[in-house]
Amino acid sequence: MFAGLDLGTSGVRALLVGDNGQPVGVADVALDVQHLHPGWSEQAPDAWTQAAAEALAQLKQAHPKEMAQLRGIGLSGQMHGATLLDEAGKVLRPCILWNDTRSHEQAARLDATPGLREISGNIVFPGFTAPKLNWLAEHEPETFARVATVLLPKDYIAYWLTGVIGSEMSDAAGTSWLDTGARAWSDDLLAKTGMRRDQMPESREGTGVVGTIRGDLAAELGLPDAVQVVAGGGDNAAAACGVGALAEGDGFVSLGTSGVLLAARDGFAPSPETAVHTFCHAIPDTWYQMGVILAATDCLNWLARLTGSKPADLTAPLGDRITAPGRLRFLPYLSGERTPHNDSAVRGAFLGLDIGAGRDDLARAVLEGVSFALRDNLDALVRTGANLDRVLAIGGGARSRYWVELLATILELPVDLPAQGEFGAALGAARLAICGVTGAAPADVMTRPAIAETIDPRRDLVPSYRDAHSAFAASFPKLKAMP
Ligand SMILES: Nc1ncnc2c1ncn2[C@@H]1O[C@H](COP(=O)(O)OP(=O)(O)O)[C@@H](O)[C@H]1O
Ligand SMILES: O=C(CO)[C@@H](O)[C@H](O)COP(=O)(O)O
Repeated sequence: MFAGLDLGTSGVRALLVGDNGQPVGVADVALDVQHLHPGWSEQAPDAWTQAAAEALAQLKQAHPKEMAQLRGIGLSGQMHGATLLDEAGKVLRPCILWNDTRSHEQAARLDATPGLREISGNIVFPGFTAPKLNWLAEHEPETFARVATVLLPKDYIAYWLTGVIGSEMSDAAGTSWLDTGARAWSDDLLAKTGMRRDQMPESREGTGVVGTIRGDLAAELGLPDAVQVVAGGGDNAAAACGVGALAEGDGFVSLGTSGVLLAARDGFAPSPETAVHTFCHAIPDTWYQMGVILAATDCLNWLARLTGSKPADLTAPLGDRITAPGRLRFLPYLSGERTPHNDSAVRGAFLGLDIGAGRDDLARAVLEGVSFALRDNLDALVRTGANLDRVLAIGGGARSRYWVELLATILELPVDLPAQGEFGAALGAARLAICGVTGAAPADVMTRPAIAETIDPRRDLVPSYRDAHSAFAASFPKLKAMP
């Protein structure tokens, strides 16, 4: 038995699988995000470990016999968050998350530093880890002076589980401190960003074993004391392992808090000018590229909060089949944007509101706006040379068939709904644990999932959605011009 623990932004998921990788049980525990100021986004690492403990406890309660045979836990998590430890291994402050844009000035400065993009293969986006440390040095110098180790969110879970400080390549690639092609911390990048090598955890491949579970924690959680913890991957790399996206031409679209369009690549071929991310995959000698939008289901959650409803209450009334685009336009830049705009200052908007606009019209415009932004990501990915002729849909938003048909029509690609798509990153983490503990080859374990349904673009509606996308794209410069 193996488990995958995925530390998402909206919650922790624990997935139990058999030695054959087949899901046995799942537990979800929700997490909150604190937004103390506009553009800020934080979570307390203690909330993560409490949620992880609760998720494992739920699995144990539902599957006691299977959990008694647990051999390994693999990890997956939201990327880029700066989780800061002092000399004694204590957390110094709440984690500054991936969608926090407070360090936009520091990011712009670093991004303009000669050589930085070339070594890391990426733009230094404000959500990445390095500029956050520069912000800390300027705004919280006493805390900065005490930073002994910088961990990524899921690496903090590994530290909690094992007491061992470590990271792995797929997450490390999102820090701006990694030589992404060489898969090693870069002394040059660390020097350029004012950090030291000793502040970086040892970084292994995603199938590497971090350590064995702490005896006291195993006793507290009622788990076998031989459970090994495997490094795992950043959530998108882990999700790629979960859906078998390992080779050129394989890709997925993820509708989570963020929206992601990912393509596995055979080699390291960065293209930072497109604002596409190029990161190490969670398996050795492999890379991937992705476009990232900062708010996908986050936009839906925002509307749900405003209207006193739940995301599913907003998507259900739209039904399963799309019609021609609505007249309302939504620009989904609630947290600024990464791909393709690299603009942390831009903000979202509804355009075309009239007195008759109701909740369903707003919800529909939100789904359309997020999908148009993902179309912009597809166009950027294609400019890097990635070639996708179909994609899998994963993440919580893919529960809405309407949204997936909308995406298929706007991306003009068939979209496959995997039978167990909602397990994406957690399944990938469990698969990385299987490889790490048993030595099995990733390609044998990380197979493509069974497809529950393929949703084709609605050819009859493609022209009208192309027009609506043009109107959406034409609105961006107007938004930028707003004070
Ligand atoms: N029926 C639904 N229709 C659309 N979105 C949904 C539905 N059910 C859940 N969601 C969205 O899925 C999100 C969770 O997706 P997930 O991929 O787990 O995100 P993350 O990894 O960022 O935590 C929820 O925040 C919610 O907005
Ligand atoms: O910043 C990125 C990737 O670069 C995000 O994809 C985060 O990794 C958070 O993911 P979700 O919580 O939306 O899964």
